[in-house]
Amino acid sequence: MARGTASHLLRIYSSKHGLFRARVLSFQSNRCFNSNPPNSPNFPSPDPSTYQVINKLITHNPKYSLPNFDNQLYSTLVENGNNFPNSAIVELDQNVEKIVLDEEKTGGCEHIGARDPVEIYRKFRDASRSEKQTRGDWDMLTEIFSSFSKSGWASNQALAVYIGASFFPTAAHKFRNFFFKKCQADVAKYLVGLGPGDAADRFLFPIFAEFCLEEFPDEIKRFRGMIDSADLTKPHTWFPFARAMKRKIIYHCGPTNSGKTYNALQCFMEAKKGIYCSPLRLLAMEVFDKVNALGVYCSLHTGQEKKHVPFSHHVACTVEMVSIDDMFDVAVIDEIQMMSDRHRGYAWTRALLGLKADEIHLCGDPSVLNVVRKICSENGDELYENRYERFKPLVVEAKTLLGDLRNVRSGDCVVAFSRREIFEVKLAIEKHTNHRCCVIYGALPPETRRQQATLFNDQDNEFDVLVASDAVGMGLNLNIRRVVFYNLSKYNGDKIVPVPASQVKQIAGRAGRRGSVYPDGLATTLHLDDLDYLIECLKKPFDDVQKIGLFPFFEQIELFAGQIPNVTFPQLLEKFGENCRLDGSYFLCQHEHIKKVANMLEKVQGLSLEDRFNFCFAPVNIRDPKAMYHLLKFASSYAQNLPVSIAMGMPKCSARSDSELLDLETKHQVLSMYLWLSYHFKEETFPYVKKAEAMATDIADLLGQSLAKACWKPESRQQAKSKPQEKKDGYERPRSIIKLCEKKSHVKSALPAGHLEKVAA
Ligand SMILES: Nc1ncnc2c1ncn2[C@@H]1O[C@H](COP(=O)(O)OP(=O)(O)OP(=O)(O)O)[C@@H](O)[C@H]1O
Ligand SMILES: [Mg+2]
Repeated sequence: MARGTASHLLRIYSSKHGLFRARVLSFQSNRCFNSNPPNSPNFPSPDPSTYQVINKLITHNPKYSLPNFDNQLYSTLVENGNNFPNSAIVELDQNVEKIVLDEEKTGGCEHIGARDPVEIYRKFRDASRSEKQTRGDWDMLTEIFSSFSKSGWASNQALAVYIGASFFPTAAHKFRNFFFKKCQADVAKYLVGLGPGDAADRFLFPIFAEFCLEEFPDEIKRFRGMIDSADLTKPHTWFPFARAMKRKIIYHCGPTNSGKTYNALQCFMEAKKGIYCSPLRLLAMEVFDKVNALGVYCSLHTGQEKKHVPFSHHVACTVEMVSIDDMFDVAVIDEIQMMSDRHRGYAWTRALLGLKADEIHLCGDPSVLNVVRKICSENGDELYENRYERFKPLVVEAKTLLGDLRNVRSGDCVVAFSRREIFEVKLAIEKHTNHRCCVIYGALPPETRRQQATLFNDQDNEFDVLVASDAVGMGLNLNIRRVVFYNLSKYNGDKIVPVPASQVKQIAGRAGRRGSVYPDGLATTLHLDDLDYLIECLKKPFDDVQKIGLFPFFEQIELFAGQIPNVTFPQLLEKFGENCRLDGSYFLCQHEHIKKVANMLEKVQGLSLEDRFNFCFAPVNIRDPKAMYHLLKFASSYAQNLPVSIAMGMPKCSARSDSELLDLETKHQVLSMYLWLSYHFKEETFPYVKKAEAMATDIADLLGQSLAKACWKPESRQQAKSKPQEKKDGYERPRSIIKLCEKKSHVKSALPAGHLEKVAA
């Protein structure tokens, strides 16, 4: 059934005779709209129950029969009318009865309710002035219109005739003035009988709709244009070429460390022309090195670097950089479950929908399998599912570290979820044991993370413990014997929350990798308090994801901008978010960081809409004022068409304190941002690429050297953060919030103390 049926229903409502028909349709369109989330003008795709209920109604009760019913609509009713639950009929009957009771209250003017609203409207319109009313009736009418203008139901219904929520109060006010100026006595009496509330709103609405169609054609056209331009429904149709291909999709489905990526890469290397899409620069670099080492020429393409290998027909890229213009024999999309990531999910969705490859290998856990099945059937792609099991079992060590980091052993990876904690743990371990620690966390450049991973993997040195953040969850091949969770809560940008089970599984699964020297993978916690939550997470089946991420292309934003001139770019993004329409399997990716950058760049004059859009995707830590300042400077120079320079001093030696280390991290991020911009904008405006690359390499080296000797107390970028209390013997971690927010009784019985339990992660 075509879109806009709700509006179609309203038109029927307002143009045909008959109380029951009108009420039934009103009731039904109301059902449709109320099923939408609040504040969302996602117009309902036609709800088959709309038709089913009317059809049931017709067959069950001849008094509701609709003899002159629209033919096309009627045939749809008949097609869909068989499986409608009786409860809805009862509900509908009750609704109609209530209307009949309301009619009785109207004191002899019930025929007004049965009149064609179009006819009522026209009579009002053509009247020269208002007919006389009593003072009491005027007061009551004033109340009725005040209630109508505040009615959420009416405001929602108005969307169907493209009266937006922001314009509705104005339209309702003008309608009130019109009504009072031209008021007809019988209609007024009928309304006064109904009183303010639902019945009056439902009576007034079709007259209001008719009024709006005549009075506000421009507003309606504008709002309709805006809604149509923010249409993100049916994203698979955005890639007609990929859709026209008969693609073979192979889903390598299984837990961590089960050989999914390995097998997909075998097919990639055997192909004549292949692309590997990675979730991280680090992993793209690793595949690039590995594949070239095996004699398959492969280029590298990430946001920050393009390494072209002569004669190569293969490319390893980050998923955001995937080319949907080129044709490939084989494509690999790694960590496909990231489609549901609330920030970056759109990149995986785009890769899957848009890649022009005969064969696409998806590697990931089973959480998005159902969504992938749906996409394949919509697209006409052939789907094959390959199941995997872990090479080595993952075992939970129930003893834990008993709250004491002195129980750390060689081959342990202690996982903490903030930079500050990572350095606290490193400091404590190195102070109280003979172990030396490597560190890996998100703010480190990929090169440094790799250098630290190599140092840890290498058996012939003293660095035998790894302290890492969740950045360790993906991509690196590490010789980890045991993953120890320092805690199981983390800051999510807003507040401290338990680490999601899927992430706990992913991180714990790093232990006992195939090829490592350890027979099993072990996972445990520092504190006994957290053990139950760890077990619960590992036991939990994978989520069945219902929705995956989507974000508009620039062209879609541009189209939308054409509909609402004179708004700033941040306002434009805000309005797009409010007005875009999405199918049930998709969500709009969160773009708070994009809005933050957009707000900052508002002061920069002379950037085109496209420039603003692109600048907003630059990799910048929005919580780091220094990095934000540099981005602002880069954008200002770019806007003035000046060569963008890197005004930054180069440190001479490795860091001697945490603030110097933080400075190195920021400097590397700024250089990385410069390189990213140089690949996304006119190259000639960024003439210092070579210099930036050299500086970035030097800083990554300095970072590696700094980490090797780091033995200072960590500082926080935001001084406001409270620090944990020091204990006499060195450290005390913050109390586990898992313990605080979990009702644990149901998991307590899951594992007797001292028991080693095998679980799949
Ligand atoms: N058939 C194989 N022969 C030799 N090594 C293998 C084989 N399969 C996998 N490996 C090795 O086992 C390790 C884990 O494999 P892989 O990275 O493919 O797992 P995965 O399922 O993709 O894990 P994750 O979900 O953590 O990415 C890798 O070091 C990989 O090289
Ligand atoms: Mg993998």
